[in-house]
Amino acid sequence: MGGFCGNKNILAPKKCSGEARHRGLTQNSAPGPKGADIKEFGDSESGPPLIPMIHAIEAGNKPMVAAIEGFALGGGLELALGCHYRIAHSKARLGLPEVTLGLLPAAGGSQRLPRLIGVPAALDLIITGRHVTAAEALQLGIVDQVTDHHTVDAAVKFALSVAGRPLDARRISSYSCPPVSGDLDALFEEVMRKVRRGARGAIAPVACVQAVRAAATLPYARGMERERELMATLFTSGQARALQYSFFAQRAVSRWSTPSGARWDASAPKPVRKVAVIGLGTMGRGIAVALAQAGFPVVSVETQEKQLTEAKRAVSQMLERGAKRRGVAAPLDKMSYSSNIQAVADVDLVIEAVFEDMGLKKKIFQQLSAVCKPDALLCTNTSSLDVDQLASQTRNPELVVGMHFFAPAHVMKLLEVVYGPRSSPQALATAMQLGKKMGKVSVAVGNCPGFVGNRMLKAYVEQAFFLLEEGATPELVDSALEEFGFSMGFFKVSDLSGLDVGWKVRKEDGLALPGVSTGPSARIRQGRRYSPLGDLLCQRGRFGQKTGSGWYQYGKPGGRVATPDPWLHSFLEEYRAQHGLVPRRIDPQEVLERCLYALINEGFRILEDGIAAGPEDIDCIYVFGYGWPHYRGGPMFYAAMVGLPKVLERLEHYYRAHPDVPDLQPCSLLRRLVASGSPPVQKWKEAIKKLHSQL
Ligand SMILES: CCC/C=C/C(=O)SCCNC(=O)CCNC(=O)[C@H](O)C(C)(C)COP(=O)([O-])OP(=O)([O-])OC[C@H]1O[C@@H](n2cnc3c(N)ncnc32)[C@H](O)[C@@H]1OP(=O)([O-])[O-]
Repeated sequence: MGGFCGNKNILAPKKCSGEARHRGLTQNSAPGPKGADIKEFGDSESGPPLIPMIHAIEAGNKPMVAAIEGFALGGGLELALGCHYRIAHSKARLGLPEVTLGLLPAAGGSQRLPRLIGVPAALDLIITGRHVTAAEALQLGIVDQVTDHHTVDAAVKFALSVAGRPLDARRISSYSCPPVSGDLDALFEEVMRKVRRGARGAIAPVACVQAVRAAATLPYARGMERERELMATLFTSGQARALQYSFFAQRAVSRWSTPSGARWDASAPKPVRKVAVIGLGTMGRGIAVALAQAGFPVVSVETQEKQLTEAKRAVSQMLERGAKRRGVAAPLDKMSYSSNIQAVADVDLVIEAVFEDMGLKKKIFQQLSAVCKPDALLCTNTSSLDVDQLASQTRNPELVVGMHFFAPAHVMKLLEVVYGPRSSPQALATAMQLGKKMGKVSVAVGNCPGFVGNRMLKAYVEQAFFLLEEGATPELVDSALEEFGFSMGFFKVSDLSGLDVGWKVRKEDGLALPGVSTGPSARIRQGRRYSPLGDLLCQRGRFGQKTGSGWYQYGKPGGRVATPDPWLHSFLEEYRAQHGLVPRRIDPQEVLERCLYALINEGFRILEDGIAAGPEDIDCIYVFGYGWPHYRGGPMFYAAMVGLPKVLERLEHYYRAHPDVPDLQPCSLLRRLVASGSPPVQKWKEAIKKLHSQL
């Protein structure tokens, strides 16, 4: 973005002393077009103090025209709002994304934007942080003109054309907010209610509403004071640090590397022009939709005719709904269907998404290997099965990788790309790039049972069951997790996805055994503590929402509203009595420590094993695939915020109390990091490398 005044003087930011600045609160440094340098938020900043500069621009007697090309985000847009006119190139993007970094637009953005475009439109932009196109900015009244030509030339021409006109009516800080239809207080109360509900503990969206309310109800100078006070609280909050960490973590995971030395910058992806999806159950349908929406021609294969007919209808509906939401044409022409696997003969990449059964998947990989082009990439959407075993069914095992999507696959942002010991760097690079084109946060992970996400989840789920045995209720566990920031606690999620899913896996793993409901062996499997509670509910046909009851009751099969179930409470009492378990009072803190620290401990094991390249990979997986509250950064960042010595001490404490639960035994990487002074999370990768080289 460039700024121009009537006599063509270009704004040249000057350096100012560090003391003159106030850590980005009253006098922020000069922003670039993408806004402030996010890296500088934690360090010393450079550049001139922003707020006085914007005030000086606005108060100036020469018309100042902002020429906006590329991005005008955050401080960049705030600077433009201080100008008297704004001209944008048609390809420009504008926005106040501070909320996504745990902040608010504190260089006057929260005060000027509502004065310029009205309270409802400003609330929408500031609370969501979304970027708008130049066309939308023009429609909203943020810019005065959009050009397809040279923006700077257009701005200079414009500045000359308005030179000499009075500027009083162009100084946004002197405006009052345009009146809203209806009662202003009622509007803010309604917005605040919605924002608090959606924010689930995030403080920045709430502060954004408060700042806009100040713009609507206070004179500009007092509004600016309020903006500064609110920003001061946000700026030093752990939430802002977590969200800023997450911004860089998302970008770091695209620079993948593997323990064998393969790297993102040394592995060129293969071109992918046409893709196939095998199996049109829930996952296959979502994957096909996501591919078509990303512009890929998709051949979908489903051998069961009835399922194929249903899937065709469902996929078309999903594509049409998505297109309506985005205001584009539904890409129905990208889809073709077949009940014959021969239809995939000419595709460049296949994603197998059939039922989670190793025998069936092996058969399909044998068929694919025979039918597909020899250089086609064969991918599996398995959530935990051994990718290498599937690779061994094919002619070219180096072309096999996992692409583990999360349900619903066209909505969820996460993709785990699983490389086996034989996957080639090119295969990995191709799957990572495809994920990116599909708008996913793709994370490369090694091959082990459950990969990263589900492997860690196992430790968390186990603790939730044990807590019930020891005296907790599903309501107590869920409310502690929801208070932490998850949208749903474990037991509600389990009811939603179906208890039978985990039951099937436990049966396959030899854990859920029929007829072992009493006696000492009932709660020990494979030499460690085991809770059969989930199996017992499944044996009674309580699969969750779909059967009308699970850990909660739902009134009828398919019901959605969870209510506590007295039957379940008596069942738990009987179960404890039967097994000689004396219930005790469990507080929410113990729920969090047991569930989250067990999960984090497994995260450290995963880092130790080299299954994830760094803490950023694990954190992105949890934030984008498992509902970990974004403003808490992810489990590994959270562990660093809590303090590694504290996490270690609590795990030691719980392991002493439960020596039959190996997940609670602190892993050696955690001990070593604590022993080496608990380096910040950004330094763990180096520390891990050093530890590995010492072993
Ligand atoms: C001053 C007063 C207070 C003001 C506050 C604000 O302005 S708050 C508002 C603050 N501003 C924002 O919130 C905007 C944040 N930025 C974005 O949303 C996107 O970058 C984009 C939409 C501008 C471009 O998307 P794209 O897909 O084309 O590109 P990409 O995303 O891959 O980025 C390319 C490289 O640039 C890096 N980098 C980018 N921005 C920043 C930054 N601000 N800082 C530092 N670095 C930044 C990024 O890490 C990456 O580096 P890598 O990994 O290659 O080493």
